[in-house]
Amino acid sequence: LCVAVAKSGNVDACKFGASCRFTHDIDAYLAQKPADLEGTCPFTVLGQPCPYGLTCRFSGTHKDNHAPSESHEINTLSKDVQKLLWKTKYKFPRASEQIKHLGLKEVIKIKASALAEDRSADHDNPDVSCELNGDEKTESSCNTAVNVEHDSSLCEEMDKLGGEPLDGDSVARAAKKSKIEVVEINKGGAGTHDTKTEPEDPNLVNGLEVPLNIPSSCRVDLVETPHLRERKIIDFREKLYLAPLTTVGNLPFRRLCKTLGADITCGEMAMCTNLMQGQASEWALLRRHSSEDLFGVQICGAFPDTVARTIELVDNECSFDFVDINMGCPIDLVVNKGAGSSLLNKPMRIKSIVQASSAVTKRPLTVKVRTAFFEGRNRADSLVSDIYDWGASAITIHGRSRQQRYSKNADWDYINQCAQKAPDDLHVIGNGDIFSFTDWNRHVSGSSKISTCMIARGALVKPWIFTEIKEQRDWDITSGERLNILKEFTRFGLEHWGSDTKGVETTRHFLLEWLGYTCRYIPVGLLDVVPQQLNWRPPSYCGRDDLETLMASDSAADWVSQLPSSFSIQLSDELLAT
Ligand SMILES: Cc1cc2nc3c(=O)[nH]c(=O)nc-3n(C[C@H](O)[C@H](O)[C@H](O)COP(=O)(O)O)c2cc1C
Repeated sequence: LCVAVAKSGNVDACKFGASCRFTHDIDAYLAQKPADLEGTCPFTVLGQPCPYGLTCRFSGTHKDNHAPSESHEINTLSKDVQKLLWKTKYKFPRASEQIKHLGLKEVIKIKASALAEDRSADHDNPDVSCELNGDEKTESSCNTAVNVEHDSSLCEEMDKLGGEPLDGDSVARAAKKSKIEVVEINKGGAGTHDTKTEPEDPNLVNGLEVPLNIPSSCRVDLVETPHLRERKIIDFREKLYLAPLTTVGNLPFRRLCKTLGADITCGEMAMCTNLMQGQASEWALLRRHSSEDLFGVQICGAFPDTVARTIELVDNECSFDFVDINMGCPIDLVVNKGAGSSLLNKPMRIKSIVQASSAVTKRPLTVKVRTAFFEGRNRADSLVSDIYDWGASAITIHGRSRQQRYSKNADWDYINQCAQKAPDDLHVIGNGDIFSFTDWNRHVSGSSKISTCMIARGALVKPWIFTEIKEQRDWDITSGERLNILKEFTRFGLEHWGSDTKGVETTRHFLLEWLGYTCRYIPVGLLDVVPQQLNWRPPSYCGRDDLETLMASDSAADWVSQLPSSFSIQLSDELLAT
């Protein structure tokens, strides 16, 4: 059904009239539409008109007399900006000047899409000439930046990473699916993407008005790095930080964690090259809900200019409180292209990236690393003393190496050693295996040098960990209370992904992804030893009621069976099979 007709219920609402590609036949549409799902439309609950109108799977609960709706989500990519990016006409004056200032060379995109459906992402492209400047020449390999399409491959890799090392096959599968884009070092030195020389309106950047959040000083003094004291400061100390989590750390999940006590949230990792191409799916990762009052965006890239340009872009177009560069991502698809944790082998590249990036924004820049790339060759300690001078406000250290993935416990002794070496003004954020308020107390309250901890899988398995830390207790949560949390997620999901058939399916999909973590929770009341540890894998057990038993199952069929009568999420066999 045509969206305009669906939304208004009026067959004349579509401005394309008879040339519209979608049907305007409301009766025919309703005749084949499945019955409404049980429950109330999430927009009706909010007292708003439902944007999905007749296509909403809860349309029977719509009311006519709603106040105009107002979206609580921001950071959408405007069509104008997307067009500029598609045409590579978007300008990056601050990044370009800074790259020039640092004596680095710019990487310019060459024809992308024609390349490589059949080319494995795991091999460098021999056709690409790489000319490296002083810093980079010492590196053993010539890296090309990769355009990892966000949709499935990266998410799949990340999902599998949720505790388990990846096997070669899975990487190859994912690599095959992703498109590769190759970049070439620009031999001509610095310059902007746009080669046009026509005179420009000084009040317009990229043909658009200069956003208010860009200080006017940026227009005149492009190369001057804002002194760290001039930056907005974020006090990370003792704030509960929900880690960036690809796929599962989606906006509805982060919203849920906010209701349960999280202070800081961060978007899912977005690849620089995809953002720079204006890929809508990648930009969706930058969305922010109004409840996310201390919010960071996380990006990942291999080269100083790619990262600096991306930061200039998101700085211009998005609302966020800090930007985090992921230098700890372990997945092959990212590492093989010189980004993520492979940067840990290239300290001079880290320096260039941080220096170039921090100069293009006045918002705090943070960096997330692992202890090292290779097991036994820790590197993070050598970064902490310098990274503040290069322009970072905080460093998050995940206490494992890339090689180690999730095997063995996070090395908190080493995280503490790093924190000891950090200058006073650098916030050190520890990360790894926090699963109870006692873990938190031991690592945060027990150290004057660690500002806070980031919580990842702990929040996925029991998002009420934030409440536990704030209230300093082990919460023996009932199955009914847990079900209410799932219901809340579902409501947020339908609001975010939509209450029409597609939105319901997407909500179901992400709910199932998440239930793959929640089933690992062992109720406090059943434990002989409290608290539970993240790496415990208990044998099958019976809960204190049927719902608790179903929630503990590792079978998706059991997760589903707990749901239909309670809140109408009936999963199709097809989805279950996936
Ligand atoms: C499913 C999943 C997705 C992740 N996605 C990201 C990501 O997008 N960016 C990032 O920096 N780290 C990501 N991580 C790593 C976590 O942020 C965190 O560093 C790691 O899980 C260790 O913390 P934990 O022991 O509390 O889980 C991800 C981890 C998992 C399990």
